[in-house]
Amino acid sequence: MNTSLQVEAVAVQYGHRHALSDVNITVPPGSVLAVTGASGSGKTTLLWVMAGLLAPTSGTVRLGGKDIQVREDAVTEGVHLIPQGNGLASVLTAHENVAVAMLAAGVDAAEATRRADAALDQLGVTAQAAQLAEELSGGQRQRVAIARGLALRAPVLLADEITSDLDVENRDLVLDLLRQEAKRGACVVFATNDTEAAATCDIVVHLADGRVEATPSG
Ligand SMILES: Nc1ncnc2c1ncn2[C@@H]1O[C@H](COP(=O)(O)OP(=O)(O)OP(=O)(O)O)[C@@H](O)[C@H]1O
Repeated sequence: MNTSLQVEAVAVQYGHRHALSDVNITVPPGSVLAVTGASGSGKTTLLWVMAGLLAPTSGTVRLGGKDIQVREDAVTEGVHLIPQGNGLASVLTAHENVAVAMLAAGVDAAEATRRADAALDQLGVTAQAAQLAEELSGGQRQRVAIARGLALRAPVLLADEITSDLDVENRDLVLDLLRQEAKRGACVVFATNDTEAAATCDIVVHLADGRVEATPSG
């Protein structure tokens, strides 16, 4: 059974700059939490800490009582980050980008192919499956990265500004797919500058200069 992702008293300092200060957030399984805030408010930093990619200066991230301290912990616990800027390998095809992530997670090849096909179809990029990632438009790349995140069926899905290059129709599709991930039991965190998109989420956390300004709505 999935458990809550808990961020407890997390602070991050880059040199003298406080990027996050005393951040406390709980993401229950089955819910989508939006992290909003202006550019530079700390959204990406928070998601990187949640993903074990950045060690907090103080505080902890826990999943089901287990500490997420380094990336290996996050991988073991099934925490997946769809990064800002998509993180695709440019010399792999769209399909390979999705399938390889599953192979690395131990999914067998036939199942990885089946799930990659299904996820690319959900995002409307089946026609681009055999194209190299570097040949795709920004919005297509973003949708392939989202397909990769969905196909993994991770217990925790972190999505960093993943609708920034999408038109409204695709943005709404992606919001619906994030909701479906939560219905499957995942803890979903969605960082966004788009307040309209954030308002559709179960919980909204607003960051201002690295501090949580407002919590649960809806
Ligand atoms: N590697 C780093 N070294 C030093 N400062 C950093 C580093 N990464 C981020 N920062 C600073 O930390 C603060 C928070 O950055 P962060 O990227 O988390 O913000 P954000 O809310 O995700 O912004 P955006 O919406 O523009 O992506 C900013 O002031 C940024 O300049």
